[in-house]
Amino acid sequence: MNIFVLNSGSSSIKYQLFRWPAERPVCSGLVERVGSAQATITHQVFDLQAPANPPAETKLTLPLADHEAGLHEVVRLLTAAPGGIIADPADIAIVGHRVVHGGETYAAATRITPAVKAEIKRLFALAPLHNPANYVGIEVAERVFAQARQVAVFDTAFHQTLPERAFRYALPTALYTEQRIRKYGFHGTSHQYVAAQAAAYLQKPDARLITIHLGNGCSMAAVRDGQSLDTSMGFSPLAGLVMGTRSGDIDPSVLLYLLGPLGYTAEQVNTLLNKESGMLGLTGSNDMRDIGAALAAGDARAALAYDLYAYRIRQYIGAYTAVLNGLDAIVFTAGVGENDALVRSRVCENMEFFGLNLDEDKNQQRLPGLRELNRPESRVKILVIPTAEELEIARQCADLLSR
Ligand SMILES: Nc1ncnc2c1ncn2[C@@H]1O[C@H](COP(=O)(O)OP(=O)(O)O)[C@@H](O)[C@H]1O
Ligand SMILES: CC(=O)OP(=O)(O)O
Ligand SMILES: [Mg+2]
Repeated sequence: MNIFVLNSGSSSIKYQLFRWPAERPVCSGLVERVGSAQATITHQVFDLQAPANPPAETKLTLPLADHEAGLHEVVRLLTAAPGGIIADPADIAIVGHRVVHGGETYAAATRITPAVKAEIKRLFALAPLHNPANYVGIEVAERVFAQARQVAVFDTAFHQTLPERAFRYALPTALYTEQRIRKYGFHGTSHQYVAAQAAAYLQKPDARLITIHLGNGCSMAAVRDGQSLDTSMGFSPLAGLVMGTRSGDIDPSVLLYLLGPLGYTAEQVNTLLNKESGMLGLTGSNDMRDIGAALAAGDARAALAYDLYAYRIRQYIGAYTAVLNGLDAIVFTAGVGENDALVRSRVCENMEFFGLNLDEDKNQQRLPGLRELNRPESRVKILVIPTAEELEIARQCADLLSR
């Protein structure tokens, strides 16, 4: 059986095709700059006979008007000979969709029905960068893979175990009971996956873990017994850490000041906080590779941005060690967490009190897979675990449909 996993972002589409039940990734790809005349598709096909071989890569630059055009191009790549890996779109049995916001309705993977789609749509305002793109991905996949079963796996689902003291805001009760204003938390599929990997590695199912997902969006979770107890994103994916283009935590009075005396519209504030802030606002770039290069060249804005980015993470490590009443390991994951040694180094600096003792030589090594970066005497393990959101989504889809 083939499971196709789709992660549609605002301007990108990530996808992966798995042979099941072998859990074999057959191909994966990334469509970038959807909506432009210079969109790119990077399509990789893995060598199933010799998985250690590098994948065969196809790179295309082409105009792609929208997500539908992008997906049609992906299907063409999947079916094109030679190297075509399915004969027909009907060879896909399940399409698993990453959906960022599932509100309080979904605590697990869910078969997509018209009612589920309506709920995803209702939540557009709460995840404006993500849910609209996820929705388009579903609509297109329903047309392109008409025979497949469509399943949604929500970023919010894993955090539905948060206790009420962690998910409620100190606002009048009716705003929760009637408007469902609360902390939801995101990146759940990633936190769940790396936490399970870490617990298995430590051989400690009840491990107390802080998982640190640093991609474009960034979030942390306090996990014990495989359950999320708290997380840094909130009502929307805007809260918590400093991110690529999002501010993270901010005093809400700043918004009032922008809206009042400074004359911003609500839409302008939304754009400012979601798309123009974070590392982009501090440095002019949201890509850590550029910011790292600027820092190496002596750029003061880049130095401050790194400082602020790591400082916020350290604050949350302190907070979540208290939530967990102890700590077995911290786990770095996603694009920045897996690749940026300087970020990891800054995060672990001056954290002896919390039991973190980083081995800088191990930190600088670029190796694949799960890695332990602490010195032997470190009370707390420092792990890098590559996230595998697509694999986790495929597993949850297969699990749901086998029941
Ligand atoms: N080698 C690297 N060094 C530092 N940062 C990196 C490296 N590779 C990728 N990144 C960072 O990872 C980010 C993307 O992470 P990713 O987890 O793919 O994010 P998302 O899924 O949110 O798009 C990029 O913005 C880039 O800053
Ligand atoms: C929820 C979220 O922020 O996702 P991403 O990091 O993919 O933008
Ligand atoms: Mg991501």
